[in-house]
Amino acid sequence: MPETPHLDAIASPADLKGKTIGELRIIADELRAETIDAVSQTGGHLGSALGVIELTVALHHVLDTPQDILIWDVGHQAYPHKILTGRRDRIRTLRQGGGLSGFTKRAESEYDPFGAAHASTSISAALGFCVARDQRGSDERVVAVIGDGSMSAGMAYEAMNNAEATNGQLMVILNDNDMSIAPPVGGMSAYLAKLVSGGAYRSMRKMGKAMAGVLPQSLQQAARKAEEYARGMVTGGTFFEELGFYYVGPVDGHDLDALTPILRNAAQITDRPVLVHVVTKKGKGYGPAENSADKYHGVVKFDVISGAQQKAPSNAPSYTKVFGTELIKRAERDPKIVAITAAMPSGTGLDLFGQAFPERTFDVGIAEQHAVTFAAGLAAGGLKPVCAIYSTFLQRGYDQVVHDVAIQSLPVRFAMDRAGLVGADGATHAGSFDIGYMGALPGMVLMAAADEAELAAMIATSLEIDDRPSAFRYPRGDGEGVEIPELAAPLEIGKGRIVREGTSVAILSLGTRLGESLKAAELLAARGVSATVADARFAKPLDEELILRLAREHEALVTVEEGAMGGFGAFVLQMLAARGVLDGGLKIRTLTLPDRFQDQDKPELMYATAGLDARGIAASALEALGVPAERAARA
Ligand SMILES: Cc1ncc(C[n+]2csc(CCOP(=O)(O)OP(=O)(O)O)c2C)c(N)n1
Ligand SMILES: CC(=O)[C@@H](O)[C@H](O)COP(=O)(O)O
Ligand SMILES: [Mg+2]
Repeated sequence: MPETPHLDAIASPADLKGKTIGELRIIADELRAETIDAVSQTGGHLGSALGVIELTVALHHVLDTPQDILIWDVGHQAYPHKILTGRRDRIRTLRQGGGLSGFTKRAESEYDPFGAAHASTSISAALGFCVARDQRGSDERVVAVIGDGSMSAGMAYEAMNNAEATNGQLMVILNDNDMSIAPPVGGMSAYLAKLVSGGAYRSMRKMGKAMAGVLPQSLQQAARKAEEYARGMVTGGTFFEELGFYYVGPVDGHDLDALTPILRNAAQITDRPVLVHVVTKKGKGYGPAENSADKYHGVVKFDVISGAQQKAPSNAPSYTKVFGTELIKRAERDPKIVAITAAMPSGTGLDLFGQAFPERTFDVGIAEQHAVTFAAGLAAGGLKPVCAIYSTFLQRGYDQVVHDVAIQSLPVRFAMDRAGLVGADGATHAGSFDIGYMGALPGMVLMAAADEAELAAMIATSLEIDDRPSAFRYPRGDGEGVEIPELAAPLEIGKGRIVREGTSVAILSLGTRLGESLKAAELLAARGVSATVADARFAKPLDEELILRLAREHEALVTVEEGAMGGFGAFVLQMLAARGVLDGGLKIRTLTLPDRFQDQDKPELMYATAGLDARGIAASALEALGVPAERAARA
């Protein structure tokens, strides 16, 4: 552990008050060392945190949190904020089961007034706090910190467009490190780069001092002078000014000398919202992070001296990699295939596709809504779009899926990565709901891969469906180690398969719980219960013939899925009810994720808690068959 005598004396942000800039600088250095050491033990979002060390110190020096409201967009950069706000003793539990969340979280601390993890919500939330404050007649300051990558999403602009809703103070800090997870894309990113290259940034030290003197005490005068300041010192910023913001910057976000007075003065502006454009370096102060292409955006445990990450050995490619490589194979044969990602090229495996087909790959930035409608346009224009979005982020594009894709029956293919539980990122990132929300749509073909070979087949299937939308889901992490054919054949739409024949109970699995279902069958066999195991493959259309057969030939039917209630099991129940099968006394259990948000932990532990591991599945089967509870619990 690093030696941090100055940081050790900071029990809460109040202890930063009255510190000199020199002292703050030392505290910032120790905070950086502490953050690196903690994340080296837990893994997590390091690069973003390192980039905001000085900004975090300056904000907590200037503001009076928690009375003042400080909202971090995404929240993945908030580890130093956590260290300064009373959570240092638990910082080495970050992202672990029972530990601190990797994001800001209301339930965790009064210093986290608004939780996050999905991008671009901070300005909207901050504006809400402002209006509530205005109505109360109180005077706390409200600050949102949003990254340049997160400034690509519509929500940020919707919020800025609405900022006139407050007639009091609102400060937006645009933390511009010229990075998203990947290099940022699009016109706004280019515009910010132009502002930064404008030159005034170099004289920020002087500017900070000048600004400190510019603003007089009375708020009215402060506003007038601030306007003079903003006009005099900016290198551009007119876009934000047109939206009604004072633009201040660009400011060197690592220079506490400049940053601190600017933030102090900007926080006094009350007649209009102010946007402070802060320029930082992702990964700042840690060589391995600064020098890596991804700036250590997200890391597993690593060695602090060398920066070497302790990647777990694996016997199988990740589902993500299988998706990327299979899509390349298909695209080599079909020039109409194009791929879309919303700021997640490496996360979705489309970085590989982009290397192979740069002209056919579209990173639209954090803009899932646009990604979906853009894909709909591509499909309407005659191309074959594959829209690769994590299950959790596709939630943001749901109206576009309904209105722009499904109602028009456009053949957009949705590759839904990170389906099911994701582990350390917790509830915000769990892909829990897509089976329900996609399966509810008329015409949708919805598949879930049980292994990587099936994923390859589902990609092939999806690319053949050209009269309606289709979607396939697959989890985070490595495949099952099965062989993938050179060119997988498409599946028959709406057809599942029996994997193991039995007689008493049928376990009908959708997705990668198939392995646990087979293990459950073994556990049941050891108890003298014969189980059939089937792989549903399709949540829509259902394989009615298969399901009716399972229902007819077994005493009990157990459905298993890596998703929330209202998904596959509900579809099966509804179909069986409509066919009158439930009138006959079939014993049926639908196993889903629990009806609560599960905090981060190892996925397998989370599935076990949900009763979706082999023991849980077997126990449910025994319970359905009427085996007494205490005997079933020991299955
Ligand atoms: C809606 C949504 N889409 C995608 C993501 C995944 N994601 C998390 S952080 C990030 C990059 C954000 O870039 P920026 O705001 O500039 O912050 P930085 O990482 O550079 O500190 C992305 C794409 C997300 N959290 N939310
Ligand atoms: C903060 C965020 O949303 C992403 O960085 C996310 O944590 C990535 O998750 P994966 O590691 O599953 O790609
Ligand atoms: Mg950024």
